[in-house]
Amino acid sequence: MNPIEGMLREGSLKEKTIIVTGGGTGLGKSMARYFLQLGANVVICSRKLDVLEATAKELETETGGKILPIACDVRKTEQIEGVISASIEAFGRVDGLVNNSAGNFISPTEKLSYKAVDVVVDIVLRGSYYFTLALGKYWIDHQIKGTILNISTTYSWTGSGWVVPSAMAKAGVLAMTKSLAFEWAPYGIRLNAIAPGPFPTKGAWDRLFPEELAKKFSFENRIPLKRTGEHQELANLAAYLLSDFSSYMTGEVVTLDGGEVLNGGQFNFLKDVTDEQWAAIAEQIKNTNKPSRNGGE
Ligand SMILES: CCCCCCCCC/C=C/C(=O)SCCNC(=O)CCNC(=O)[C@H](O)C(C)(C)COP(=O)(O)OP(=O)(O)OC[C@H]1O[C@@H](n2cnc3c(N)ncnc32)[C@H](O)[C@@H]1OP(=O)(O)O
Ligand SMILES: NC(=O)C1=CN([C@@H]2O[C@H](COP(=O)(O)OP(=O)(O)OC[C@H]3O[C@@H](n4cnc5c(N)ncnc54)[C@H](OP(=O)(O)O)[C@@H]3O)[C@@H](O)[C@H]2O)C=CC1
Repeated sequence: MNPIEGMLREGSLKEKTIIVTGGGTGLGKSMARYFLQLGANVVICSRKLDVLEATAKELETETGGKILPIACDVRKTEQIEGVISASIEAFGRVDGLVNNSAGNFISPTEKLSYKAVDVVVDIVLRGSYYFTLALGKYWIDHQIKGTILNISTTYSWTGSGWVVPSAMAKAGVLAMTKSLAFEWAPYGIRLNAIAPGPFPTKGAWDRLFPEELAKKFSFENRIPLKRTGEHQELANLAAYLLSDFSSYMTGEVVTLDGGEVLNGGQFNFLKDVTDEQWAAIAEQIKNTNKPSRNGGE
């Protein structure tokens, strides 16, 4: 396959300021890079300021664009409001938001503590509706026709075992996307979503496809197009949905998954994992969480 190139013409996001939550790593970073290449000012925010600052420096050098890294836990409304005011102070206004931050890991649901469910639902659902509400109020007050892109998943509508907190939360985000697309359309505010299939990132692979599992399942076999996604493919779609080229589209969720959803609930293939394998998998994932809490990528 030829390398995937940027799809939109130069300057397609010029004069727009876009906030990308979780923009320091993975798909958020790839989207931020492309928005900068298209002329947008970009604000990236998440919990780890050191990771954000390193990404900002790298992308600024690479693209010559303007990028602002800000620490923010999306579960904290005062921190979200802080990101919005700092963005306005730096760039004059905010035009777009990508709700991309997430927490997730595979586990039998009956093994989860209440806190383990809360932590995922709070980052994904609470984080997305807090940011959306804060920015929506600002846009309505200032008569700005803002655009929101929510990063969802295909199991938002198929459901999936073994990632139940994530499925519940992402389904809520999808319901918000469609509901507010209708309610806020009179203000010119648009909301759309992307449901990505597997796109290799360290964050997802460590927690959803740890080595213990990779030994047992070849999951490329589940994907009709027999490959994982390229980050530029997702960045192209995201840039289109935030740009004025998509100005007649709202309330839509676009699947980008090589046909994987046609196989049904994304993690239902885990029904064959044994109790012993689950114990080893949990150990591996928890070891991932420790360094990431202390500032690793
Ligand atoms: C490949 C195919 C892809 C194919 C792709 C398929 C599509 C997938 C769609 C979605 C993909 C994604 O979202 S990928 C995004 C992945 N990225 C991330 O998750 C990044 C951020 N994640 C994190 O920081 C951590 O993973 C997370 C646990 C969510 C939050 O970390 P915290 O430090 O805040 O929390 P912790 O204190 O570590 O843990 C909170 C509680 O959760 C419990 N907990 C943590 N890990 C656990 C585990 N494995 N099994 C049971 N319980 C666990 C702990 O014991 C705690 O409960 P107590 O013991 O009661 O205290
Ligand atoms: N990769 C894939 O195959 C798929 C990914 N997705 C979705 O794509 C998006 C990006 O995932 P991906 O790039 O793979 O994984 P990453 O782990 O790289 O991205 C998740 C981001 O969320 C941030 N985050 C976590 N908790 C919080 C919090 N409390 N407040 C603010 N930010 C937080 C993390 O930064 P920090 O730790 O600094 O807070 C991190 O940058 C997610 O919404 C995910 O659900 C959907 C389907 C498939």
